[in-house]
Amino acid sequence: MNARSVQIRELPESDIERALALAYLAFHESPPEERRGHHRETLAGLLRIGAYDGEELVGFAAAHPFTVSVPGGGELSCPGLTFVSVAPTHRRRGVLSGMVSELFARCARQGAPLVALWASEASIYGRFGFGPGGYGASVEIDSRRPLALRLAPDPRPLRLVDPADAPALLGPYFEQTRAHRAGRPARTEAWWREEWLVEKDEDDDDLSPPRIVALGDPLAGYAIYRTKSGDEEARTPGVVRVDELEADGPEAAAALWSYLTAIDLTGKVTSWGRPVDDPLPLIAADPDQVRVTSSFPAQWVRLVDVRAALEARTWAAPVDVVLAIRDERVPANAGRYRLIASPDGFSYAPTGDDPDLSLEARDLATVYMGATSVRAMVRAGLVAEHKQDAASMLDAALYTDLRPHTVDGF
Ligand SMILES: CC(=O)SCCNC(=O)CCNC(=O)[C@H](O)C(C)(C)COP(=O)(O)OP(=O)(O)OC[C@H]1O[C@@H](n2cnc3c(N)ncnc32)[C@H](O)[C@@H]1OP(=O)(O)O
Repeated sequence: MNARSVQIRELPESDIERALALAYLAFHESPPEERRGHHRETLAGLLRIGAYDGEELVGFAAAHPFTVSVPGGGELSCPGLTFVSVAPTHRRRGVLSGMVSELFARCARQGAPLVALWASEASIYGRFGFGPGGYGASVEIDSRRPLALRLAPDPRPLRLVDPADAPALLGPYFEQTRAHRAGRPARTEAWWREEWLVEKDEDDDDLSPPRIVALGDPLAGYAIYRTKSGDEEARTPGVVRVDELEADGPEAAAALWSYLTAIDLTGKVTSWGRPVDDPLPLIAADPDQVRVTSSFPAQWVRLVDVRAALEARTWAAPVDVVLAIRDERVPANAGRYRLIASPDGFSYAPTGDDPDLSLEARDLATVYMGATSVRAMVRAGLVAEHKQDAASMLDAALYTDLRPHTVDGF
């Protein structure tokens, strides 16, 4: 086989079963029938790309029809790439590259300026122009003793919410958070029910069904969590795994964390994808009790249409810079462009002027939502600054109050 003998085309619904078999092969998985049924149903509603060597399906990729928040509260069409799988017999021969090119061409036709994904390996997607659009932090709290905080928790009452009622109650609240945190996909009712509120956890059979605790009425915050009992003989404590916690402010967050750390018969609270600017580590009176155990690139983002992506976000300060952009995968983005933007206006047009900053598409993706500063990229030697203070000026314009963040893995 060579890359030319492989045809990339839309994968018909009749091939979903084959696509799943390929995906389970590539990901070394053998999910139970219930989960397979869920995958089948999900894939029926997604954009699907297949790579065929003759009649054999050797590559598969799918994309959710997401829209994602961008800085300033705007919303962009942003297919969510998932299920990317290549047969082990056909790896490293350009099958993934062919499928990604097909996806980008479809995005251009359908007017989707962004693509997002969660990478199985962080080394794969930079070459395709993706950059980490946001980071997540894993947190572990020693809850064998009361959580010591430097501020008083919000005293409003907490209540448990039936998961069946959660989309109606939490949905509008979550929607508001998307205006402040870029990178969050909109959640449909089906997404709430199938990704957030399923009875059985996909990764850990020992976890309880999802529990939801809400603060205040009107809602001032909520947490979605699962618990696991401890093992007395092995002397391991019961665990509370927090999947999402959103709150109006630090006092509301303090009330929810205090509740989660005080659940009887548990001694550890974990949370894997907190925002990197989460106030919890700052408000902990004993920083040894609340440990950030890792931080990692979470959702990766690709600017397929740089102009449309830049136009959709807001600008915190005036900027006038010439960007020289390298983009081998989407040549329409490449070249020199003068970006003039401010809180009141935006223009982005080709220019023959000397560049102030030179950068690759992947690095523009990294700074686009505010995950990383342009100055940090200059210091890292990845963005070239040809005019003094150009990076600072662009950073001031790109500034967002809160860092981009999502825990909607897909
Ligand atoms: C969004 C998601 O779904 S993430 C899930 C990704 N899928 C998986 O991890 C499942 C198991 N792995 C696979 O199915 C495949 O190995 C894939 C999809 C990762 C790669 O598919 P391939 O068809 O082998 O990739 P392709 O041949 O197009 O490689 C393109 C380039 O990426 C590089 N590359 C591919 N996979 C990797 C990797 N895992 N790590 C580092 N580089 C990689 C190749 O070396 C090649 O580099 P080059 O352009 O410098 O020659």
